[in-house]
Amino acid sequence: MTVTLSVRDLRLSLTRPGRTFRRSLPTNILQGVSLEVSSGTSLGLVGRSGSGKSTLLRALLALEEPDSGSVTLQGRPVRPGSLRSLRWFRRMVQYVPQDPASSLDPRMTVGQLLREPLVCLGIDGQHSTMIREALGRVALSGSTSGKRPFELSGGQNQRVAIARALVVTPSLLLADEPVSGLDLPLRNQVLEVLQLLVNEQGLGMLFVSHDLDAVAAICAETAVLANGRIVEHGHTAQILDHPRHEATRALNVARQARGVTAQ
Ligand SMILES: Nc1ncnc2c1ncn2[C@@H]1O[C@H](COP(=O)(O)OP(=O)(O)OP(=O)(O)O)[C@@H](O)[C@H]1O
Repeated sequence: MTVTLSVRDLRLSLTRPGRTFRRSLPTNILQGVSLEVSSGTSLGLVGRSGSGKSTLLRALLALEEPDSGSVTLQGRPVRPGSLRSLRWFRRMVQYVPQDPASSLDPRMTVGQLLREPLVCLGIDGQHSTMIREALGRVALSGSTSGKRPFELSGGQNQRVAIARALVVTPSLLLADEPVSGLDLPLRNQVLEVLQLLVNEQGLGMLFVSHDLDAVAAICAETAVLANGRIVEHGHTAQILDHPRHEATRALNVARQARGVTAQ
């Protein structure tokens, strides 16, 4: 079954807490965003710092209430609410954070870290088997279960963070800059794992990044976000080779400065 997360004309404003007694006015952060991510496909979402990527992710994860527009999964509305009311959604859509160092509790073993979402989401079954399988999907051995994050490399910890998302067997992953803190060999290892998950294991992925090279490695399609709007959306190769919007060209300049040509 194909699982689809749809965003339609999403508008969201935020009010920064003011430093004075005067009330701050809300700022429009997302200004009519529409996109779709389905299982078995990967969509890159790129944009400069401040373009609204994290805010959009928070809205997709039902952590922010939009002013208008909709987020639906399989046609069912996704709205902020209690963990209980969102269980159905969290089982199907999981999040991979940018920085495993801050998302993985250093006091817990990898096994405990992976068991936690199974317990929180009330998933029955043989948890040890599920944990071993999830670690296998990111090319980590079962013995990793007994280790704590500080005993692992940055790349291994990022794979643990991905396994933690996978252990509940979701259909879609929302990944926020999942390789940005890694050096080149570790970055390539993690990108390879993500590529396999989409191409061979049928997962859907929204891959958020400001790094067009990382997006090109994973995503067939890319959307460019600028000032809270999708300003360009199409095949990744087309966007890399023939950027139409100034924001895309600016991202491409940084990429070309590294001497990389589009595939
Ligand atoms: N709580 C808030 N109140 C008001 N404005 C906010 C708030 N959080 C973020 N913003 C503003 O919203 C805009 C989008 O921020 P957001 O973090 O979503 O961008 P981003 O593309 O994820 O940036 P980065 O790549 O640096 O993480 C920015 O101008 C930011 O200053």
